[in-house]
Amino acid sequence: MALLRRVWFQIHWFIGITAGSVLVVIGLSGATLSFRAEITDLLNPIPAASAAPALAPPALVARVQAEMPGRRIATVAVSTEPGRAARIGFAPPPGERRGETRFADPATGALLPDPVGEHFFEFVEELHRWLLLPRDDGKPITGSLAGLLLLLALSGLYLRWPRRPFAWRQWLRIDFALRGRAFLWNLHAVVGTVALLAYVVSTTTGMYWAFDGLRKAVDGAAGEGRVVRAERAPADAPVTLDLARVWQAFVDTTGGDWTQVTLRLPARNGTQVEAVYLRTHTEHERARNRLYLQAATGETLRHERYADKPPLGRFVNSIYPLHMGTYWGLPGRIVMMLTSLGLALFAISGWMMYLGRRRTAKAVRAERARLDAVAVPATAGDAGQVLVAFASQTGHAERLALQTASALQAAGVAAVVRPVSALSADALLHFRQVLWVASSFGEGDPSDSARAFAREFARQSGPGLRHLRYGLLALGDRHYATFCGFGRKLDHDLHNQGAQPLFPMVEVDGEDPAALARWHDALRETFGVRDAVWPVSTAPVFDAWRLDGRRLLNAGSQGDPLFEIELRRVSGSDAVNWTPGALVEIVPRQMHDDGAPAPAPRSYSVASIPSDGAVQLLVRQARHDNGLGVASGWLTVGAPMGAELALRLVANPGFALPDDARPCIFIGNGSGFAGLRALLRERARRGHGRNWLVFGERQAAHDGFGADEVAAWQAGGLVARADFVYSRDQAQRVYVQDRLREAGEVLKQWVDEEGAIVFVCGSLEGMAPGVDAALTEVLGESGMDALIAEGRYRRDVY
Ligand SMILES: Cc1cc2nc3c(=O)[nH]c(=O)nc-3n(C[C@H](O)[C@H](O)[C@H](O)COP(=O)(O)O)c2cc1C
Repeated sequence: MALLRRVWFQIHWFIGITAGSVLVVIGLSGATLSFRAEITDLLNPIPAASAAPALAPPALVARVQAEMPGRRIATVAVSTEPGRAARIGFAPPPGERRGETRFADPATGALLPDPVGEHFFEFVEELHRWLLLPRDDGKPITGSLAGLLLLLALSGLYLRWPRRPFAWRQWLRIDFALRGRAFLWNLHAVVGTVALLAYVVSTTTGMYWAFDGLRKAVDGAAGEGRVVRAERAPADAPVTLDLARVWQAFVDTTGGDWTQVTLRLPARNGTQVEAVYLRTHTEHERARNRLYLQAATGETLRHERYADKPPLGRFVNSIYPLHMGTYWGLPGRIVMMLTSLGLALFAISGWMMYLGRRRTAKAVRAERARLDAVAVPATAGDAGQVLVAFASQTGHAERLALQTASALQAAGVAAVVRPVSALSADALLHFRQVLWVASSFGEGDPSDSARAFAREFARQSGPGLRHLRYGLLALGDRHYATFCGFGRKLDHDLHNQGAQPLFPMVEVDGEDPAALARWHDALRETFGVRDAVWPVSTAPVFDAWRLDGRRLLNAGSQGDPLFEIELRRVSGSDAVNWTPGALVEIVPRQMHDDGAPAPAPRSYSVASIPSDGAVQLLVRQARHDNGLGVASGWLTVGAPMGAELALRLVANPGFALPDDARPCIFIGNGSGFAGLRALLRERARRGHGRNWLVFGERQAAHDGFGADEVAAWQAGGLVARADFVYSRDQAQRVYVQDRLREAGEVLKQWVDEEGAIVFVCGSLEGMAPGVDAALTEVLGESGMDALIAEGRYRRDVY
């Protein structure tokens, strides 16, 4: 599977960077031709005199012939549209294929100068159809390019096929919140999908004209393109044409039901006139009828009506309007024009992604060289060696894995770097320490090359990795619904197999320098790494905020003090906005100003919603042997009221409410009430009342800080059920996961039958895995998989 994707990917980008630019030329020229007739009309306004009644073809031909004696007129085309110029086609000079075309004033028959813009459009048409090459050389080239565009479109569809193909948002949503490569990818994929149908139509129809063999085969199958031999007079007989009788016969036969007609006049010893006409209510501009009339008498020889054609014949005649989009009227033309222009967008976004990949590949090569330079000799299979395993789609994880290994080597720790795709089933048995760098792709999935490993790894059970200690750097982007999905899954699977974390998983949003610094810190503490140089991207922008309120929520609790902290922005009158479920990152400013090293930002879930008028947090005061936690200590006791701090709001779409009133289950413990409270407040504000809260703390008497607000919601019908689970109010300890098991029936009904979304907020240790296990027990493995796959399991755990 991974191989197949690789092959298609290679095909896609190779065609993209080779044929892409020529396809852009074909696309842009095609778009230019979309409104050729309208533009030509605009450039050539009809002279007022032409508003007089149009001449019938016999008089018209006579006038033109008088003006150009000695030139044989081969075709004359007229229209019932007032003022539209008649078109006169002269027979080609001997030895040439095409004769001259001139326009004539429909009222006077006077030949008009060539319409303005005509030469330009002819040039553009030759560019579009033959790339300005000789026609017979150019045609197969543009035909092949059309084939390549079809392949690009179809391979693109294959490459972007989402895991949940029925979720329309996956297909069609352009997410303007995304940045860099992720945005380019999203744009490329969504616009490509929208344009796909148009490309299938324009390329297949284009190939029909480009390849003569194909056209003949299709025409033959449809019974089209037959040349019907007309009866001929003896070779030396002069042409006998009575155009007045022929025209009268045409008008009689059609009953005046025509809007455009082209009369093909007989040449040499020909005996018939062919009238190709469109009826008043025509399906499209190629729904042509043909009437063959005796040149001398106007007698009808044959009448081929479009309506009488078999379906395949009608289809073949629809190829041109399909190609132009006119088959679907004005909307079709507009779509075709926009999708032709869209080729430029693909080329630009495709090239940008390609160049981005090249840049990353170059950086990866440089990292490899750096790693080789600091190699520490290690005996093969040395269990002291650290394995640095990476799963990377576009190279970022690989680069960080190499940097990590270099940093280890520089600190004298032997390290070996491997892609997870190269890890055999028992490879992990040979190492005692593994550092993973894993990115997520698609919908929180592993990268293509890591899929097989991830599948296999998830299947293993039992404590087979009890000997292993690991660190995990999960790369992702918070704008995706499943932030760091693969990293979290890997963490879960490692844990299940008995491996022990060396330090908590580090999740990186984009290239967040603070998160990378945390990884570096962890390496320093665990392996003594000192001088690694980490890529520092543009630092995120923090605003100045003020500490505006502080309230102890759990006086007398057995647990550490929990405070509600209220913060307001210092300057700027514009309202601060955020989506409920968002996080903040805080740098306690004063500690930084005191000359102490700038502490890395700390993240907290926002416990309020914008209409509350302030950012509220629930902060647990962390107590260590050497004093209070840096940030929590400062926020809960150190900072005087009104103290300033640097803060930024961080979106957390993986923990966002649905737009609709779908049922939601909110599960959490301790300070995790923060995230749940924000979501519940928002649900209450919207009047969406199908909510179930399962919340755990220690004792009702001291830790019941959320109970009143929830009780008020319950009384108002805005919370359907609330379970407060106090672990220490009875002899036996009980936790939220126990309550979930007890209420299994109801839980199943909410999730399976009502499609509820499950939100979990709180501690990663104990609560989150416990809830995970209880949910899996109640819903079953497959039910749980479905919950995750459908994006209905939304967590903010720390
Ligand atoms: C098409 C695309 C899809 C992505 N999907 C996710 C996702 O579902 N969840 C997530 O957290 N990050 C997602 N990301 C972000 C990547 O995980 C992140 O950019 C990472 O740094 C890429 O590392 P890599 O270059 O090693 O693959 C996605 C990125 C792209 C380009």
